[in-house]
Amino acid sequence: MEVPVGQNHEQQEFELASVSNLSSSSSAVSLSPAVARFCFDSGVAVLRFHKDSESNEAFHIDLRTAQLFRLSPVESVCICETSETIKEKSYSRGITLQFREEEDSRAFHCALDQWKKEAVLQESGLPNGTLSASKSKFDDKIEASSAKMYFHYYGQLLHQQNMLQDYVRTGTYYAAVIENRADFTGRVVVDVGAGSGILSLFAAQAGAKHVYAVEASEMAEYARKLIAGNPSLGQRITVVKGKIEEVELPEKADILISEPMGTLLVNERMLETYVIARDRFLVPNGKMFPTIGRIHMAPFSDEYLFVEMANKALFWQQQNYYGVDLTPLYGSAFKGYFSQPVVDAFDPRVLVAPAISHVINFTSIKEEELYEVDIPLKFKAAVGGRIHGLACWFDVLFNGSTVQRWLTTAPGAPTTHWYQLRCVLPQPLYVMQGQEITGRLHMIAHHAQSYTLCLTLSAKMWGPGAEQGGILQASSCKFDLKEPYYRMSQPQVYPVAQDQPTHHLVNTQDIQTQSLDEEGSEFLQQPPENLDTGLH
Ligand SMILES: C[S@@+](CC[C@H](N)C(=O)[O-])C[C@H]1O[C@@H](n2cnc3c(N)ncnc32)[C@H](O)[C@@H]1O
Repeated sequence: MEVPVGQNHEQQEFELASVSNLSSSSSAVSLSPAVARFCFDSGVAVLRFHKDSESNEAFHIDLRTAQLFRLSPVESVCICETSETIKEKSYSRGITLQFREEEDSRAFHCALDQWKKEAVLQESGLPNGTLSASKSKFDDKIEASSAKMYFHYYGQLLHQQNMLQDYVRTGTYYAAVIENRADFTGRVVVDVGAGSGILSLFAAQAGAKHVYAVEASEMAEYARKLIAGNPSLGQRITVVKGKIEEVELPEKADILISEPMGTLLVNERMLETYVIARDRFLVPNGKMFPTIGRIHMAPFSDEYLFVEMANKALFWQQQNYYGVDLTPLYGSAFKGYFSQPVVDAFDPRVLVAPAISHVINFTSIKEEELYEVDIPLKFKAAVGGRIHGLACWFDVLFNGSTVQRWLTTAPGAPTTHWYQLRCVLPQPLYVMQGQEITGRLHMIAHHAQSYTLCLTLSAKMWGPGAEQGGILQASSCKFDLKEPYYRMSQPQVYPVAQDQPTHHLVNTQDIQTQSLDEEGSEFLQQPPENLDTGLH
């Protein structure tokens, strides 16, 4: 019965069988049918009644004073203060609401509770999204144009759907929450960047006392709608529209839940928001879901990928393109292609050394420590050959009191919408089996909600001079994590020679701990087939 809200996202409409305003004065009105519209009027939450969607308001009530009582499955009465005052006294008035079906009544009650909470938040001087300082930490760090595009993206249902359809992701969150009920039951939860509100609904399913679903984009309105449509859970969820860095909440949280991970874990710089939420809203020693994240890295060899990248720039080697010599731009084009990290799902057999990992503990890391992440690299080649760069992926741990659950994006594990990431070096390195590969991955955050990656890999050169200590061959490149090359092919079939050993260079324990056990596997269905590229 809820009808589309039209252009204005700050309102919500319901169709009713009838409404009667039982005012004692001459202003008594009866509408049959009627449209009830929740909205803000000069910052005050009100409920307006209309004959139909198009007609002018017949009367309205102030939600700050409204109370709704159920008289029967389809009949309710709303008591509120009248604006009429007689000799300084204000009087109550009653409005009878007749619904078409019980379901309609339930959704309306849920929406009224939701809007009343908003009204109270505004009254208590804790309004949604109002700046606590003139400029927020978010605005200080992030370019306005980047933030605008970012929240526009997440404001669209299609992009939320893309994440919801990643069943490995969403199923693991569901399992982590439901299996750790004990961490949610009777607790106050803050959902950091709630999107569609899905994690808030999971938390409510796990028995949360109350969930504050904080979302900065227009998606907050859809979240409200989804939550209102699930009234048994929605009664315990308040959607707060605004940035984590700016909103105020009426109470502290016992547990935070969030999905702040981007490509390579850190893209989008939402981990910083998660940490800010911890510092602003979490009680001391409160829980965080997820609790830690790990970036895994290993050198890889992939001749196909290297040739594909190098060939892209060949276009600029034409000397007679409609009579024009393009070669002056060849070098720049080559550099441009190699500055794009590659996002795709690769076969773990391309890895040439066991992976190392860098741990980020969300419960203790300082926000500033995420501005620059410097990772020393040291590997031992398991096979000889040409190294084309560094392969990276991440996982996160939900350190529940009952079950510890990992969400992994490792190659060889069920594919997620994050896929994996590879930084391809323009100059490959040659290594022998057992040889040491050293280097550094330096990640520097930038104002467009992403990172510049500076990668260096080095290895001693073999051949002439090796006996004298060896000459160091080094290859370096800079990548912009914001501009990846989405190479959305299926995992390639890499021909493996019969005599070539199969390497187990990915920590398979992580994949197992992602728990495809009997209990959890039902949540982790098919990976999505048609993922769009998105921000992650
Ligand atoms: C990766 S999505 C996850 C959405 C949802 N929690 C889920 O799991 O499906 C991240 C969401 O956080 C929101 N977000 C990002 N930064 C935020 C901030 N600083 N304050 C509030 N919301 C933010 C985005 O608009 C987006 O909807």
